[in-house]
Amino acid sequence: MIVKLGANRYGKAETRLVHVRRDGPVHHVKDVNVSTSLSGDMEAAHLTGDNSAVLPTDTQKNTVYAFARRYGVGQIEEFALRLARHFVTTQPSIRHARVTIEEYGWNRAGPHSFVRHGGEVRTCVVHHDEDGRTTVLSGLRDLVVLNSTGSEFHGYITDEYTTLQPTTDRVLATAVTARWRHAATGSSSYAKSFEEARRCLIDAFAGTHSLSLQQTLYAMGERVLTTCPEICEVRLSMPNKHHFAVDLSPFGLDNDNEVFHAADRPYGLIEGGVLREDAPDAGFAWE
Ligand SMILES: O=c1[nH]c(=O)c2[nH]c(=O)[nH]c2[nH]1
Repeated sequence: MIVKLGANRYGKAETRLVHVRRDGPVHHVKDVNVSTSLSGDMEAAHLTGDNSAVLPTDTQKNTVYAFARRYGVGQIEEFALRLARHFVTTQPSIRHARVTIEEYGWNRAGPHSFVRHGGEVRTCVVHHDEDGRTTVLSGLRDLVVLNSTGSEFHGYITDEYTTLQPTTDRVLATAVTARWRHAATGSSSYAKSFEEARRCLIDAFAGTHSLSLQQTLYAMGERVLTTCPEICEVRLSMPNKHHFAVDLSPFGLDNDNEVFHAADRPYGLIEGGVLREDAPDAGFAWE
């Protein structure tokens, strides 16, 4: 039987790049998901294992990061054009390049603080029992926030398994799940209370020079409690969405916290509650 190679392509899917442009104290972020897919003279690679026409997918990923450092990201169409042209014009074996980019939008919440567009959900849980006890929990999930500086992490335990390097400047990003307990039912406006609590969470995240996500978590809960008298307890669950500065030195490029790999897993998960000393008993509220 005679068979032959059909259509084929290959590339690196979903390179998660966050680029921070620093205009002095004011930062700008571009958060993108870049997929490259190349095709060309790939018969030998498939038929005999001869890789001499193959530009590795790892190289394609590195090119994405290096180009972000060299040229910035700009409009995603321009970044995609630059990459696609590069692969086709520099490698004779590559005859077609397809570059797909998704961009995630961020709203500014401070000079180096951002809140991601969309996806946020408002929540509530009400518990009422036959003795007439009622508790109201309000909250939100998937409030995604990022500080491009103002975050440190050092002074932690080191043992024989520790490889983490201490840092005095890192990106701090998390998707906040927050729930807060109302001290009494019948808040005059749950809408107003929600907006105020949400604003406190964002302002405290943006305004806290962080030595750990744990410290930031406490500051966020504390801000809600000191600003919103109707709320007596806050519980927070915050994944540490790690952003790793990419080592661009093999390409002769520095990277002063400008180009990051946004990893999705594993992630640190920081959880905790903050409550008023005189908070009434929570009963079944959290169960
Ligand atoms: O804010 C942090 N808290 C941690 O407990 C921790 N652990 C870690 O590896 N990185 C971080 N960051």
